[in-house]
Amino acid sequence: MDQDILYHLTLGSGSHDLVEMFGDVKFVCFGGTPKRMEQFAHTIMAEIGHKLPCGTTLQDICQFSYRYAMYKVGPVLSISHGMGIPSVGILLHEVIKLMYHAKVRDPVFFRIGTCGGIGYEGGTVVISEEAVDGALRNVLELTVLGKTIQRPAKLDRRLVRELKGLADPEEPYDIVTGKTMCTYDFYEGQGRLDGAFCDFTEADKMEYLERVHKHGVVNIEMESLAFAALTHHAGIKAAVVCVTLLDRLKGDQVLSPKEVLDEWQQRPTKLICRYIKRYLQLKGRISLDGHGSIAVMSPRRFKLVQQESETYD
Ligand SMILES: O=P(O)(O)O[C@H]1O[C@H](CO)[C@@H](O)[C@H]1O
Ligand SMILES: O=c1cc[nH]c(=O)[nH]1
Repeated sequence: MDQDILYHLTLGSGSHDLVEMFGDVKFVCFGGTPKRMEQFAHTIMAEIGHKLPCGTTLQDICQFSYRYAMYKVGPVLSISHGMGIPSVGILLHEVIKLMYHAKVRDPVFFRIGTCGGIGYEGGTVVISEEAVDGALRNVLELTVLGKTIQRPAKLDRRLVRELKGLADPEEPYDIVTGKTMCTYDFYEGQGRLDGAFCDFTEADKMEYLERVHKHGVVNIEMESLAFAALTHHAGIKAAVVCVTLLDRLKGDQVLSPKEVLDEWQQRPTKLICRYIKRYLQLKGRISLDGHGSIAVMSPRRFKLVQQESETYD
């Protein structure tokens, strides 16, 4: 193509200098809502001590798409993906192409989300080991040219361990790992009895949830299958970190007050911020207090972090 229009992002390889705009990106963070991803952009900006040019504020780069919101904070992109596999799938196609056009090498993708826990109280942070569909298959099924194809929904095992290793034992909540079930619907698809329709019983629901739990499923959400499958297909390192809003073995409705839900949603954000900050410190891109640049580090300290960073790649 002489130019590639990234239609849902309102960006294009002919209309924008994508290397100049995005060539320094290392981390791409995704989450359902524009507000969460705007807040994440502000949080990571403070955490890594990133300064915007004098007199400017954070702008939604995709403002006029009216589909997705995108913020850039130095090496971090923060993008909202909407709800469900089709929405995140379209976005991933365009962001993967964006990385290609911008000549970004080895980016790391994170999904920062919410979910229903299975056997875990609200407020628990879950790092997904792999994604499975509602029938426990570890593949994303797509119909392409009228044929059904399957793509493995694999996530990076090492990234899971590194994230788990960053859990702060002082925090008053658990950070667990396990399989994530990804469904095409919030209600019937997740075995809820409280949708507009429900053709099964409480006993059927409990039998299903307990069966998937025995199979290693610890949470349920709606994007991880596409997220894992498309990043794996592209050879991009990726992780999914979600906070549970309720324990599905105890109910269907999200009953916690808004302020509590808002605080819970900060929890995956904190872990991802810690990972990004640590990476940038180890690469000498920010000092150990999270501010300034490598210039403020002693040459000896710089050498040590360089050595450590090689094992962190
Ligand atoms: O909180 P986010 O990241 O939007 O994700 C979860 O919330 C939505 C359902 O309420 C689904 O998209 C599900 O995956
Ligand atoms: O139960 C839940 C909660 C959040 N998101 C989901 O997809 N399911």
